[in-house]
Amino acid sequence: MITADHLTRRYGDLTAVGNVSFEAHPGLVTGFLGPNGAGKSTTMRMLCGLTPVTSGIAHVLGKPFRELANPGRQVGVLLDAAAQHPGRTGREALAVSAMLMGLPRRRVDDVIDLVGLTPKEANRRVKGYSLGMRQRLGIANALLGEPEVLILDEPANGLDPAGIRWMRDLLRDFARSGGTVLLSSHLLHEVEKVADEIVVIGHGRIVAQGTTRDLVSQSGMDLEDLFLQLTSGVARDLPRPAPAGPAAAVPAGPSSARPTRENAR
Ligand SMILES: Nc1ncnc2c1ncn2[C@@H]1O[C@H](COP(=O)(O)OP(=O)(O)OP(=O)(O)O)[C@@H](O)[C@H]1O
Repeated sequence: MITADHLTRRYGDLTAVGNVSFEAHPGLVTGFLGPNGAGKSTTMRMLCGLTPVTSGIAHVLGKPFRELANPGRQVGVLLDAAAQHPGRTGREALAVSAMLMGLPRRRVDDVIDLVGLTPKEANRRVKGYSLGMRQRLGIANALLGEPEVLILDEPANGLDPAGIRWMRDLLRDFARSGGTVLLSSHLLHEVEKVADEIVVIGHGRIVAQGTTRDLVSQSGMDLEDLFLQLTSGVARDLPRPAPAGPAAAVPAGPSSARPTRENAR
C-alpha cells in the first residue's frame, strides 16, 4: 500500500507538486500519468524519501519510506535507469545491492534470469548498456529483495515491443500475487493495458483518478483524448464519475484541471 496525503513540493515560486493525494493498493497496478514536467518524478521521489516534502505525508507500507526497517526488502524502486554505476558490470551492481540487503548471492542469478539479461550481458560494464538493458538491470535491482511494493518511474522507456510486453506481464503477475505497483509513464496505451487504476497529474495537481475502466467509460473518450483534455487545462464538461473501487474516480474537475497562478509555469 502506498499513500500520498496532500503532498506538496515547492521550488521557490514554483509548485512542482501541489496537494497531491492518492493511494495505490495491493493486488493492483496503479498507473501514474502526466505530461512532461507534471510532477510525476517529484511525487515518486517524495514517496521514497529522496525529495523532502514541503508539506504533506507519504507512506509506503504504513510508514514513511525512511522508517522502513530494510527498504530494499520491502520496496523495489526504479527512478532513473540511466543513473547506474557505469564502471560496474550489471552482475557486480546487483551483487553490491544483494550484499547490502543481506541476500544470498544466488538471488543475483535469479533476477538476472528473471529480467532476461544473458550471462554475457550481465558480465558487461553498465556503460556499454543500451537504455533497454539499463531498464532491465534497474528492474532486476528493484526485484532483488522480493519486495511487496514496486515504485517505477518510466520503466518501459527504451524497451522494445517484446520488452514492453515482458514488463507488462511481469507487473501484472507481481500485482496478482498481492504486490502493489505504482508505475509512472506517458505511454498511455501501455498504461491502459496494464493499469487497474490510474492517477492523472497535470501542472502538479491531480486532475483525475479512478479505475481505468471507469475513467474511460464515464468520460466517453479513449484514454489519450481524456489525458490530453485533462492535462491541457481545458477540461470543462467532463462527467464526474461516481466513486468506484478503492480509489474514487475524482473529478477531474474543471478548476483542478486548469493551471492556477500557483502551479502555472
Ligand atoms: N530540483 C529541482 N529544482 C527546481 N525545479 C525542479 C526540481 N525538480 C523538479 N523541478 C521542476 O518541477 C516540475 C516537475 O518536475 P518532474 O520532474 O517531477 O516532472 P515529471 O512529470 O516527472 O516530468 P517528465 O515526464 O518530463 O520526467 C518541473 O517544472 C521541473 O522543472
